[in-house]
Amino acid sequence: MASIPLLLMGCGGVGRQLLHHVISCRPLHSQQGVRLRVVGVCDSKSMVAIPDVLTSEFRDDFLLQLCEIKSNGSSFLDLTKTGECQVYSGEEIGRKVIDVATALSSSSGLALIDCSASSETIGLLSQVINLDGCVVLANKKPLTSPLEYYDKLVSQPRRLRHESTVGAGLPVIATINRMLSSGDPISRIIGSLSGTLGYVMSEVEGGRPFSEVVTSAKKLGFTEPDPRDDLGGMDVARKALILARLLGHRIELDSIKVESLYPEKMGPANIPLDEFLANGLPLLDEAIQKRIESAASNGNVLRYVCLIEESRCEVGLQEVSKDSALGRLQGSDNVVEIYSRCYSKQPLVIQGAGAGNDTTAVGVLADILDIQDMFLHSPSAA
Ligand SMILES: NC(=O)C1=CN([C@@H]2O[C@H](COP(=O)(O)OP(=O)(O)OC[C@H]3O[C@@H](n4cnc5c(N)ncnc54)[C@H](OP(=O)(O)O)[C@@H]3O)[C@@H](O)[C@H]2O)C=CC1
Ligand SMILES: N[C@@H](CC=O)C(=O)O
Repeated sequence: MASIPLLLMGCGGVGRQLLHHVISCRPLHSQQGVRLRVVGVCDSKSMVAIPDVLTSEFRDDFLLQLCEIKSNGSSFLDLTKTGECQVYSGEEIGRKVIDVATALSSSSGLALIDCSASSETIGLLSQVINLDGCVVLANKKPLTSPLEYYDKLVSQPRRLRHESTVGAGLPVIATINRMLSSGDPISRIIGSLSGTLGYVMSEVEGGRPFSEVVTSAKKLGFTEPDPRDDLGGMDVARKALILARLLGHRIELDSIKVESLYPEKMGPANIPLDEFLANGLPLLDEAIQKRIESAASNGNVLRYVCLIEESRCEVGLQEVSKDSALGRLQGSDNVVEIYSRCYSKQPLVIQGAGAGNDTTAVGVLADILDIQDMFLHSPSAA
């Protein structure tokens, strides 16, 4: 029996869906000889942890209560200190995560699950790996930090999984790792890697205004917490960087050519998110509509394309034929075409839903199960 102590960072759309999956898969996991023990959950301001991380875990009804608190827009700080949990805030959070990882390092080790969208978690993630723990990421930012930090994070590959950082639940990272480790060098990756932008392009083609579609994409859980990350191309650029680095390209985020769908004056440094959504987005409707109509007049469609090839790594809008793999995409689907020695004329193609809380959380859960061998010798697993 493998018993995996989980500490979840980020209890938003993906994090909550993950907790629901962990609970609903209990019978299945028990048949598979795995027990997922949630010992802590944190959001941006607070953390709840079980008093004795070595032997106990949160009850499922308490986990559901945590999900409800976050769905209602409240904070864990509102929880009174009960015997069930300890509540931490501010700088105490980082210290507590390390305390938990240290306490578990002499037994099973901790699995730290990053479902935040923060660039500030990288230090904790690396420390947990150094304490013989494992890390599972939906968050792309740690892997797109400067190479100096990235190298530390990926230094023990068996302790790191991040399938959901590219293509949500699609097996993109696993496929690339299998190809590379079996000596099939990859020469080119081209694809549509944004569920949000795929959905936006196909819905605007169908006649809906851009601003309305972006608002729907946010409600459907496709966008980043700030949809400007998607519309500005940075979310796709992060995915491109994660893939390029897997291929061995020693590049930084700012070396990727990125096309933004909104002007700098509407950026996070200049206007708050609420104002962008209410007043900025509608100002973009006409320009996007015109570009889509212009592509249609050539018999084409617009897709936000990611290309990685030799020293090239770029992301931006392209007119593509309606009949191509990219042009046929609908809704939030992603498609990734991988060219290698074995797939030189016809690429290996991976396609399917590329965004959404459910598919992303399933990808994270699959990663957690994939590291179960690291937890087999847990004394508490007897
Ligand atoms: N949605 C999707 O389709 C996909 C998402 N992802 C990635 O999954 C991650 C989560 O996305 P999503 O759930 O939609 O985002 P949400 O905005 O819904 O949730 C983010 C959560 O992270 C918390 N958080 C923020 N900063 C920190 C921090 N420093 N430490 C701990 N928690 C923190 C937030 O806290 P608070 O509640 O206090 O704000 C919130 O609970 C993102 O990185 C995203 O890129 C990856 C693939 C697909
Ligand atoms: N915001 C992202 C979510 C997955 O990474 C997207 O739209 O693809």
